[in-house]
Amino acid sequence: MRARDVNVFYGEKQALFDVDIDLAQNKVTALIGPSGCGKSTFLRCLNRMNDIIDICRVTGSITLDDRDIYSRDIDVVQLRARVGMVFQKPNPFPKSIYENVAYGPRIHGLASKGRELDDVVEQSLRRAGLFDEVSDRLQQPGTSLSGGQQQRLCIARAIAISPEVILMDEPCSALDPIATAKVEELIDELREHYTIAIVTHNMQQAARVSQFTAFFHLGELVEFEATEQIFTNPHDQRTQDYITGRFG
Ligand SMILES: Nc1ncnc2c1ncn2[C@@H]1O[C@H](COP(=O)(O)OP(=O)(O)OP(=O)(O)O)[C@@H](O)[C@H]1O
Repeated sequence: MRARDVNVFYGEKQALFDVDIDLAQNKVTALIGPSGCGKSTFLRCLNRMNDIIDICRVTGSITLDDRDIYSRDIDVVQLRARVGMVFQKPNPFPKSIYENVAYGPRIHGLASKGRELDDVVEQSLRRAGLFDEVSDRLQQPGTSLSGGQQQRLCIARAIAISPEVILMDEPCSALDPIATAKVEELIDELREHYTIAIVTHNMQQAARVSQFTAFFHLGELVEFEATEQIFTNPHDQRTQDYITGRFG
């Protein structure tokens, strides 16, 4: 995915200024920066989640496989299937574990019923590292799982509709350290199949899971580099100050 000259406004207020980022295929890109710098705003531009905020306006270009995702002929439902999202707080549907994963493939016509659907559900749960923990209780409510399991269920739900890109907005911030470690491990495995962008407040997490890091400050993309470079030898003083904990 490629973003060029992206500006975002909430009413009169500009939240992002001329952002250029390429999300490298099968890599994890971390979006970091102090609170309010525009990380989530940028993430939400990538699958047009900002469309649902009335006062929000996006300019510039964002392309997926060279097609502008803001062009008139783009079907937003299809776009969000190709660019899936996992939120900060695990948000399973109030349905069974099975149904949480089966719902997407069914409405998108990827698998309708029976064995075919069972296979998609199993494979998605396996990829999300959850199958072995839930295989004997697929008909129990998704909400009966622990927080970490619920987040992996939400990841399985995103995977089930075969996205190309997965956006994650602070996916571990509601989880304990053990559940966080599991999700981080999972993110590393998932990049074999998907391109991933993750917003995180946790710099150690960015360093652990990502190959590229974008540092935002006051709506500006200050620095976008290989993660190792950002954390060992940043070019910009603001990046240096942030990663050494001087602000943020
Ligand atoms: N729905 C909205 N309406 C108006 N302003 C908004 C809205 N969402 C975000 N903003 C503003 O846009 C700016 C960027 O916010 P955003 O949530 O993208 O930052 P962030 O870096 O993700 O912050 P945090 O780390 O605290 O989640 C902030 O000034 C915020 O107040």
